[in-house]
Amino acid sequence: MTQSLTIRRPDDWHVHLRDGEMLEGVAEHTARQFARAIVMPNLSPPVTTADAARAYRERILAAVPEGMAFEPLMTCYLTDKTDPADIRRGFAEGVFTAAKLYPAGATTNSDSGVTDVANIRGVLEMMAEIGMVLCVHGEVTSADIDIFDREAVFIERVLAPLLADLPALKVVFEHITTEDAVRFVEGQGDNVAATITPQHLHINRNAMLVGGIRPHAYCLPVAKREKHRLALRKAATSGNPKFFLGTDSAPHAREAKESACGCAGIFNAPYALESYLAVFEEEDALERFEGFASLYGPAFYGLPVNANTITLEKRDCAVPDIVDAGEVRLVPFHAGETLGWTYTG
Ligand SMILES: NC(=O)N[C@@H](CC(=O)O)C(=O)O
Ligand SMILES: [Zn+2]
Ligand SMILES: [Zn+2]
Repeated sequence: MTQSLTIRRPDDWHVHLRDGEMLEGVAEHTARQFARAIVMPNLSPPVTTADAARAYRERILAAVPEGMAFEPLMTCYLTDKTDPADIRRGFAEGVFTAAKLYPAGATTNSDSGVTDVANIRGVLEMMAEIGMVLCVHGEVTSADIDIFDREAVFIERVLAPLLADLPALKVVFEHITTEDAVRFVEGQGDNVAATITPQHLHINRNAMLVGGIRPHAYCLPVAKREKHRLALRKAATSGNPKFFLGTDSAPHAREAKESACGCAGIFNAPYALESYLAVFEEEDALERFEGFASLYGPAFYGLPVNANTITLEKRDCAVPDIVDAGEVRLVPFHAGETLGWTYTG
């Protein structure tokens, strides 16, 4: 029986680090487990320019505890008015690693997002030309589309036509939640990949709704039926390099989640690797964990893999009920549970 697992240091290809006091509190959790992370730009106001991204990167680095090596990879929040020249320059200068498409109104702080991809056609064309990755929150927002169908309809109405129009565009279909998304990504060329969160590998929609309404299991895209969870587990553990790690750790204060209109987002950063590894063990795929966590993401982004390694040991890891981020109290994913592996650094 395997007692420990040593792999190249992983990266997180989708995380929310927030700003201010929350940033001060959560940065260490991501920096402890990951060498690099694609940092989401959905602050309020959003990070829409290279100058704003540079300043945000400095605030992140200042929030990482002394002695922890961590490289934030910045993203540009696309709006209907994004200036292609600013992104091109930001990418050339190494400020932006990727740009992020939030359909307006789809999720937390997406009000300034894109109302129609036709409005950013010029930006996307330029990105295809320079090989810059587009990260996509893939849900339509029309009121007539059921929330459980919003990802599948996005593929049909937005993503498939977009890739037919710009076949060279590099796209990460983020935090996928459906079998439809798995099939779609499998059927595309090497320029299309997907990230998968720990929560969508662990829970289906029952976790949110059975035996009481559970706001800490609520994130967007919302967890779907069991058959979708099973398709995601298969994809993540398959060894297909199109699927890689992106936690979508999205902290919201406990009161903001436990509310009549609770925020979407699951804070999974403190035990992200333990959470993913539980799935790989259950799927009898421990030997494929390194590819998913540490190799396929860098390969897709055209970045080197990390030189050093980390180790997880097979021993109990008790997840606390609460994680404090300064004055802000956060309920972590798996709160109160015991996971079977422990990250030892
Ligand atoms: N995933 C979430 O439920 N929430 C994210 C936004 C996002 O990634 O869609 C957040 O910023 O809170
Ligand atoms: Zn999202
Ligand atoms: Zn996210």
